Amino acid sequence: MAYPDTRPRRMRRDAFSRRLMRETVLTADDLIYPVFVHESDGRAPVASMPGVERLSIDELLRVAEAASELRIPALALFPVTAPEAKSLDAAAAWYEGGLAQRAVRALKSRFPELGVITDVALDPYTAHGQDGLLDDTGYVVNDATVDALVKQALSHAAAGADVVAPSDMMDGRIGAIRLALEEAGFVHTRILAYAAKYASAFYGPFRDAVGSAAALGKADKTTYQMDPANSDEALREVALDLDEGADMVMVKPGLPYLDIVRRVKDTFGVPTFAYQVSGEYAMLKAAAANGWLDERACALEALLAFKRAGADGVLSYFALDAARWLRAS
Ligand SMILES: NCc1[nH]cc(CCC(=O)O)c1CC(=O)O
Ligand SMILES: [Mg+2]
Repeated sequence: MAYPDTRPRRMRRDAFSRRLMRETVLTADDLIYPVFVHESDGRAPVASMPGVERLSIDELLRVAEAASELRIPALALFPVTAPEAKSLDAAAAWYEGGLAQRAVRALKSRFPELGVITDVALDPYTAHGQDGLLDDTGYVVNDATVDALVKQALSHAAAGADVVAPSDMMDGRIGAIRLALEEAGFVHTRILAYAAKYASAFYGPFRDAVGSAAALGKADKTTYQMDPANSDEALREVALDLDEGADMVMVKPGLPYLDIVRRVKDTFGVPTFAYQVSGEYAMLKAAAANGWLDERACALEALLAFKRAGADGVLSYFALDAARWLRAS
């Protein structure tokens, strides 16, 4: 009879030794909860994201209270713009009395300790659903878009946002935003750069939630978001954003891109985040609704995998549930 030379199963035999050698821990500290805010009263469900609702500012405050109570460090705000407020120049993006700006003020006055992260990108505000301004050929122009993003980021900082998170993938916007923040005296405003954001089909349900899918139609974002085939390019993008003044970087989407998270963390060793995007959430929810997957076990496993891959935190629509599940376990 031949025996194994080594027996790795020995350490897996009992719960105590499994616990002792566990390398990665997921806690509520690792979670950022993305929330959709609308101008209407009350809550409205998002059909392709079961369990996710668009919230009025009053309802947002209720959710913020629950998140604080669960010790979730921060919310990421995504406003839903009414079609009539959208325009070619996206001017509603930096309006002082805009929905995002009002939501930030309401959150910071009620829950000063809860981090508030704002989305800096024009897609909720453009009539065509692109993240930038178009020239007459329909190309998303870079530098004029950056000028608009700077105004938007300043309006968020003025409203009290703790973190501005440019998700647009224009070149040079981190440097321009950092300079403008410094010049305006917002020296504490952190920048979370969506540094390696891919042109992904997994954003579909999000575009339904914010209403940019209809505006976008058949168009895509491949002239600014990255090709899912690329990995070295992600490192170049992250290097640029760090050089321009980002405090934190993000990889997006999440689970199909954990190789990128690992390379970014190993290469730069900076605060690195990943976004478990709407399509990843929808897949798990749909399978669970069919009784094909155990929602809680699979969601917690996926979130743990982000941490194992090197992420310091995860933006997840499961954040509230996950924090509750972690508390109960
Ligand atoms: N600036 C747009 C933006 N910000 C966050 C998401 C997607 C998030 C998700 O799918 O959960 C998108 C979609 C897009 O790029 O079209
Ligand atoms: Mg870039």
